[in-house]
Amino acid sequence: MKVLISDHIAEEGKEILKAAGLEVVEKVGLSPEDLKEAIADVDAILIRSGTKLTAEVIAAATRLKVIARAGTGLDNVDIDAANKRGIVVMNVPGGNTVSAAEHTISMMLALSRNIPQATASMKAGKWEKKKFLGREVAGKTLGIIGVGRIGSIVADRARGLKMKVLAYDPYITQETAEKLGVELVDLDSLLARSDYISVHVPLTKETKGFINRELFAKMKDGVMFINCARGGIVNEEDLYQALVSGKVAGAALDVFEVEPPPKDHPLFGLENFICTPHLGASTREAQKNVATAAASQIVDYLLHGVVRNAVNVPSVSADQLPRIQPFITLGEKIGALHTQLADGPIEAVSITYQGEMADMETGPITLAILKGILSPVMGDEVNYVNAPIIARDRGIKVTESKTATAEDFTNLLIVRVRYRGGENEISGTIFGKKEPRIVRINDFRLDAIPEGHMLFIYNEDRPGVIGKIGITLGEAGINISRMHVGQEPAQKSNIILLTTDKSVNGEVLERLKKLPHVLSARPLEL
Ligand SMILES: NC(=O)c1ccc[n+]([C@@H]2O[C@H](COP(=O)([O-])OP(=O)(O)OC[C@H]3O[C@@H](n4cnc5c(N)ncnc54)[C@H](O)[C@@H]3O)[C@@H](O)[C@H]2O)c1
Ligand SMILES: O=C(O)[C@H](O)COP(=O)(O)O
Repeated sequence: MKVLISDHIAEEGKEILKAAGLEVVEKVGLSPEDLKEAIADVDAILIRSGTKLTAEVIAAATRLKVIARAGTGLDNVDIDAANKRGIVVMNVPGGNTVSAAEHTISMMLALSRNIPQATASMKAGKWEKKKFLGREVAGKTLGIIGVGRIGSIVADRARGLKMKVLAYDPYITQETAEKLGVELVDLDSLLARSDYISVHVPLTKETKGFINRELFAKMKDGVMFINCARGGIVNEEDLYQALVSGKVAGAALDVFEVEPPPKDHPLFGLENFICTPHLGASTREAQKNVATAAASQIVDYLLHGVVRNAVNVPSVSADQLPRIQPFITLGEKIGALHTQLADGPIEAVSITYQGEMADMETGPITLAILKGILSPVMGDEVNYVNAPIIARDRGIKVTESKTATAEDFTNLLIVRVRYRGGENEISGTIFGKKEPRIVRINDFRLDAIPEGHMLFIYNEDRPGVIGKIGITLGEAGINISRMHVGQEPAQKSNIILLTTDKSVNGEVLERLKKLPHVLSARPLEL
């Protein structure tokens, strides 16, 4: 399998890919057209913020399975387009957090003490000691907008610098704020009370253009402003006006609406503006962290099907995976069984997790059931990422429930499917630690291993039927490796589930259907 690396990635990451036997193609700085060509025949792409994976680029990828971002922000990836194509999108949250937070603090101190301006002045042969009068941060108030991973570390480091820290983040609790030693306030209070304001929210539809003229007007006169999160969160034209008017005494940006920004960007003409070319994560340590993590995630997914840090499919933590993997397999088999037993298009799927399963991360199991349901019809086009989207688009209603008790089993997965014209319910369990078993199909109790070529027969409960079925298959050179018989005494009927060494169809199937007391015979592939 082939991995395209389209941004600068630390060597340690490349080594992991190569050691796993993957072919690595490195092409940095591609134009959109060249990127479309390069992505066409790769199985994975490893990127940073420099690669724009638009819907058009993603459409050009014929066998792409995973997009891995060696870093945090995914605003350069069209995740909806990836979802539709069934491509897993992963990032490495946390791998560059300390570096980004330290960069923010560096920007705040550099702004306060005019370090970039003083450096430029000295290099120009001047000694302007009087001009570069700075200010202390100790005792000042820092307002942090967005107190997630990076915002929290910025808060911690700022407190170490003896600053008072205010925080605005509608998604964190008072308890979290107290643990961080910050005062949780509303946005207007933060704007009015802060001497420094630093933004640490992601770029989303909601935060695009968030910091604008209206918000600058509410800030304290002479505030200093820092953005090491994402360009586009701040309206650069409004920032320019606020710097020119003196409302904002100084601003530091690590990120820009367009990267790289135009050489004649108006902000570059201002003395009280400092900047870096998106360097927040550019440290030796952070790059090693994100490159090795992203590369390992690619290897785990491509070679072992393990999904970690995906934003568009439920991930399974490494410690949970061995426990839930057998249920993922069971769920997919039950799903596939349902589609092959249904006599019309599937309209609704109701999943019940009983017993020990109720405590598990069941998200991936639900995906596996949907994938199993859709695969017999759609083949390889469906995977864990696009299965829920395809199900929704086909109008399949999915409901889930959990109960702690599980009838006669320690765990039981019950999947009820309504199709146009009827309903089926199939239950399965895991025996021992990893043996999937189908234990009920509608009212029939059985104990069947769901794998390989199978044959599902309804017959009247009369002597000799099983023998005739065996003879018919034997005459056709088909070997039966397993047989499970379930009974419904009230209706005097049986179901027989056979595992055979070859698939049963054509003439042999027709002969089976015509045997006395056989009501129906249907081949299944699991
Ligand atoms: N400059 C760099 O090189 C660099 C490096 C790493 C990350 N980043 C950027 O920093 C961003 C934050 O990273 P993180 O790891 O801290 O993310 P995170 O998800 O841990 O934290 C983001 C926080 O923002 C909050 N938030 C979201 N919308 C908000 C809103 N409208 N108002 C207030 N708060 C809001 C969330 O509740 C969350 O607590 C990333 O999305 C990325 O774009 C930049
Ligand atoms: O979101 C991130 O992780 C940072 O912005 C880092 O981006 P980079 O990997 O392009 O430096």
